[in-house]
Amino acid sequence: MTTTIIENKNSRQDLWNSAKNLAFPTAIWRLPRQTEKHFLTSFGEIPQQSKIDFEELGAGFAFSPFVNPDGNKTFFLKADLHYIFNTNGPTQNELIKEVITPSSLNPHFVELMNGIHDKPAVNGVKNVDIKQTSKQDFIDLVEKGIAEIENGVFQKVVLSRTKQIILPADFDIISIFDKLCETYTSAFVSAVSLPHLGVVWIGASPETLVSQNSKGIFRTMALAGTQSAYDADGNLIKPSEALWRQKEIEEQSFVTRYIINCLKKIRVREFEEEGPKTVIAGNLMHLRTDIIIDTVAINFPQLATVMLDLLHPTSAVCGMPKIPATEFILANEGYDREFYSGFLGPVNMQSSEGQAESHIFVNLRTMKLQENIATLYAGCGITADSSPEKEWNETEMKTQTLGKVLNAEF
Ligand SMILES: C=C(O[C@@H]1C=C(C(=O)O)C=C[C@H]1O)C(=O)O
Repeated sequence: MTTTIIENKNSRQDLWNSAKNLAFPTAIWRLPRQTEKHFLTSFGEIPQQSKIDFEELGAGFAFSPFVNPDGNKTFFLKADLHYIFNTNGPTQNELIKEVITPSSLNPHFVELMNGIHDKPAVNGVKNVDIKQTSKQDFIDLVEKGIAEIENGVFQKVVLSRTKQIILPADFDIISIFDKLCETYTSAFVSAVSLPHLGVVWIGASPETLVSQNSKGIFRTMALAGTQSAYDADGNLIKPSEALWRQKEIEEQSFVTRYIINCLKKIRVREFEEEGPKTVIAGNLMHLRTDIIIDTVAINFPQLATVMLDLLHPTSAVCGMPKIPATEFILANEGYDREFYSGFLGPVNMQSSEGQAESHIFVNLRTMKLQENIATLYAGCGITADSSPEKEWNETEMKTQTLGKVLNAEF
């Protein structure tokens, strides 16, 4: 590995605080099954908004809301500074690579480094109203969704809800991020700070939307169907022994079919399909089919760009067909999903081994932090066979993925 350990550097905490005080958009992340933790900051207060074109854009971090029909509402946090840490070493902040370090004359870099020992700006604790979806409202929403399926408006719709908690005064993003990394080794763990909106989004997503490695291997997945990963006695169920009902099998096959239809639109026939298999995501299990394509072999270097455009939002977070499902969500959920069920991830970013890769995930098992309130989001796929009470329980389990790490009363 071409890693260099750089001694006596500033901690991730210091960098995060300094960037926050300067209102620089910032992202930290850890890819599934990896140990490297990335830190990126973008100088200037408002990140650019543009369509994600993997071939045209340089290195950065993409962050898209759920509603983004033409793709140009995606924030792109340009990597003005990119450091890689490996926190498995003796100290918590082992910097292993400065991938992009601005010139020491760059005034923003000077500001960032000068602010490194400043305390984080404290948001005054405000009296905020808790606004979250009640159980009855969610049950009514699911019943309405099922009625529309029976009316033939759509076959599947993904309906979601929010849950809010008040954060403790000593709430610390880097510690929660590290805890999520430890607890969910196979998730994409990230925290994104958008100071111009006054928010930080933090989460542990189980779902790849598109990824492309340095050898041109493209991947996406159909992830759906949910059950607890634990049996009634609290023992972890072996994925190979999981039993699935027809409802979940059908719900997941809608997503696979949707992806394959997108590939058909662009006449890509050479793909590998693996699954569906049972995968563990934190406290839950899902059904997952992987789709893998060698873009070099089929001479389609722009596949990830084209597929990102076609896929989002997939029927794992929206529904089938897409347009009536989206209309139903927007008209009935009763709140703005904002970045929940949008997408996020590093674009053309190097690993410590020096290869540029892009990994975009669906923004799930996520929460928005604003002032001293955390808003958690969870949704579930509704089909003709859904039971509203079971769907409510499923969203409760999904919010526990983050809730467990927050030590909140759930
Ligand atoms: C919508 C969410 O998750 C999605 C919906 C699933 C389902 O309906 O079973 C499972 C995994 C995800 O694709 C969520 O976590 O909020």
